[in-house]
Amino acid sequence: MLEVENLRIRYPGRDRPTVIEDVSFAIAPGGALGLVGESGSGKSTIAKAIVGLAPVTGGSIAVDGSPIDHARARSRRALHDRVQLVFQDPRASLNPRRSVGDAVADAFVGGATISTSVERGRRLAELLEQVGLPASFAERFPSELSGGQAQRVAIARALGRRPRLLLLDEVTASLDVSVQASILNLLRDLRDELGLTYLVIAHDLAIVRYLCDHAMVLQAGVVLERAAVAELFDEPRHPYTKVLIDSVPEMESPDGRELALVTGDPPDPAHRPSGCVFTSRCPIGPLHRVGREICLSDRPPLSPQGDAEVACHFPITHSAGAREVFDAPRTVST
Ligand SMILES: Nc1ncnc2c1ncn2[C@@H]1O[C@H](COP(=O)(O)OP(=O)(O)OP(=O)(O)O)[C@@H](O)[C@H]1O
Repeated sequence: MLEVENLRIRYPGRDRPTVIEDVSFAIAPGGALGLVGESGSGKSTIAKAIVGLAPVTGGSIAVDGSPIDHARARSRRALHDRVQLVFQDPRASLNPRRSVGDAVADAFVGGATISTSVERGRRLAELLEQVGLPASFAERFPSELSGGQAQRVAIARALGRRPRLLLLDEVTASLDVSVQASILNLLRDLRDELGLTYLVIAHDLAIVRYLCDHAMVLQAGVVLERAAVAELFDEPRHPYTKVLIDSVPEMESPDGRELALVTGDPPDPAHRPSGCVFTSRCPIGPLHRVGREICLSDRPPLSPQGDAEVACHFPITHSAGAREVFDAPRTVST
């Protein structure tokens, strides 16, 4: 459904760094890929580039087998019929003066199958029902909606043109925890019912674990690991993935050990090191082990490791011996 190859992104402006460096991934139809990584790692930039809101300076994006060229109107139209982006703040995407009904209908009128007001009303009711809202909500205005209801309306809008791929950027981050669960359930049901494909951006790894079948770990615009979700969470191979997972308080560490936090800042994309981007904070790299200077000098390529792919010169192999390696002094942990 989505194929991204060797994507490179640099925002316009003098001396701006390359924020996404050679990122490739694909999502099969009906699949769900989670993008994880700290703030600034480039997750939102990738989603924005897919819909033409961030400049693609290298590489290619194809949706449903068709290469996307944002400069061509026909390509843009085809893209908007197939791909929709849902943001964190649903109210920001709703005009306070437009009713819910008008806001949702705006998203689909003009589409090929809607020509009469009866069809408009029918489709509107169908969309509201799909997101779990009564038809009477069409009369409401954004100020009369709770955060969760507003996000349901934003999702209904996104579904208006029957897209096949949704880009979900922190869609529950602004909601109360109890409401988050209901939105996640809704998204999972919609994926099953409508056969949707998801690209999910979430700080909260539990969300990725719940919604996605695969996950990709980014740091400073570089992919460090990519694997099936169960594999990534149970047997992280990149030390950064391992530290990220251990730093989630509500998520049990795979081996039940004490939780660690990743401290210090990721590298600024303007000063990305020539070696591994995680070296300065790595608990198993050259700061702790002699003979690992290659981490400083050579960027490890993303390479197959079992069923996963990992960009690390010394990946965790999940044999007993390798676990001991990771248990080396952990000065980056608190
Ligand atoms: N419009 C922009 N113009 C210039 N630089 C930008 C712009 N948007 C993002 N950046 C830069 O691109 C890099 C990646 O940012 P991005 O927002 O994609 O990261 P992220 O992983 O989604 O972070 P967060 O989780 O905080 O949203 C950062 O260095 C950021 O400063």
